[in-house]
Amino acid sequence: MPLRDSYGRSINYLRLSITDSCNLKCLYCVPATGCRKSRKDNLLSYDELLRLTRGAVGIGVEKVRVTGGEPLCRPGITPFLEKLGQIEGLKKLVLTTNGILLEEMAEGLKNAGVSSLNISLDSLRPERFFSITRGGDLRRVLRGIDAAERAGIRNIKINVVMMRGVNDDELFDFAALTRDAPYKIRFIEYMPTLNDGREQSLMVPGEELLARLARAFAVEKVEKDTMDGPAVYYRIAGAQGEIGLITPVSCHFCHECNRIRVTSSGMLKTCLFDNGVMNLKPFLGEGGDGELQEVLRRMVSAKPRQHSLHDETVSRRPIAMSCIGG
Ligand SMILES: Nc1nc2c(ncn2[C@@H]2O[C@H](COP(=O)(O)OP(=O)(O)OP(=O)(O)O)[C@@H](O)[C@H]2O)c(=O)[nH]1
Ligand SMILES: C[S@@+](CC[C@H](N)C(=O)[O-])C[C@H]1O[C@@H](n2cnc3c(N)ncnc32)[C@H](O)[C@@H]1O
Ligand code: SF4
Ligand code: SF4
Repeated sequence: MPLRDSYGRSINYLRLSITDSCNLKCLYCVPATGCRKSRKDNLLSYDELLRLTRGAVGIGVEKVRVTGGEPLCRPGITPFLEKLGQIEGLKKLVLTTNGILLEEMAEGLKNAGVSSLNISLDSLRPERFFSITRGGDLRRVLRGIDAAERAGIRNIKINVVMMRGVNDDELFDFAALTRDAPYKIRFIEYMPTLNDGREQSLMVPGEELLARLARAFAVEKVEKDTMDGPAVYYRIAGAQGEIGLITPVSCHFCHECNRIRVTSSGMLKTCLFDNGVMNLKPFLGEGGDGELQEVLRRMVSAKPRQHSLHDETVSRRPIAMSCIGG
């Protein structure tokens, strides 16, 4: 029986953050001062993460995205993914990464059963990449993408947070990558998660990006799968790859939301912008799945209809996406 919320949305997608640590400090994700990390003993153990996923799959989750912080930084991730991939009923196991450690880890990930990777890459220019990530080396990410392809990971999506005056002049350079390679390049609207007042100037609406692309190329819309995330896909005529637009700010995709999140310390979030609705850690002991599944069902049925980003009467605390997993 599908897991449904009170608005009739089917919840089949779990985003599992396995760490809140990261080897980069992207300027849209974490404050310049960095953020407080959970104590190691506060992280869900791999056994707890497996129990959680088994329970969720047992009541209707079909897709799990492992994220972070930077998931590849957590020691032991490859054998963990292998076990995760063997959970009966789980149809899709996918990963979001910044790609810094991919060169050395791609083959292991492929062998562990990861068939698809979402890789964050906000600039194709080394100095700019360095400054957006506060210290990252673009060459490592590019070598990581090559290694993933060589390892046989076919479905590679590149996430680009588009920021006006920062990297939006690279729109065509990114789009051009789809011509000769089967990448999906996804442009994401900058979300005001840090609450630092910069969103008005930095956010580039997806609609504007599409209009700019359509002036330069013939673009056509592409159908998507029911387990997909919120991107809407387009293809430049004759191109191998696709261009995706993820528009969390300008255009609500909440009416088709299919996901829940669990932070690395076990907090269940039924919306990216809620403060966490339940600590699941107490339900992840050795016993059966019954209690956990009951809690998940109850919390999902109370999932909010949409985020409150456009409601100025709602005050929001700044959140570092690295603590949630995006
Ligand atoms: N507001 C909002 N933004 C989301 C949500 N899911 C994903 N995003 C945005 O999309 C970005 C990319 O997400 P990914 O981790 O690549 O996952 P996805 O888009 O669900 O990926 P696919 O499964 O490949 O379709 C996130 O970092 C967010 O910026 C969501 O539920 N709400
Ligand atoms: C939090 S990261 C975690 C996984 C991994 N470290 C990475 O960067 O891919 C997941 C996604 O969140 C996105 N993200 C973080 N902060 C964001 C913001 N303020 N607005 C839009 N997307 C954001 C990143 O671009 C990335 O694609
Ligand atoms: S977006 Fe990913 S790589 Fe960048 S700081 Fe956040 S967690 Fe780290
Ligand atoms: S903002 Fe909340 S309700 Fe809307 S798509 Fe994201 S998680 Fe779902």
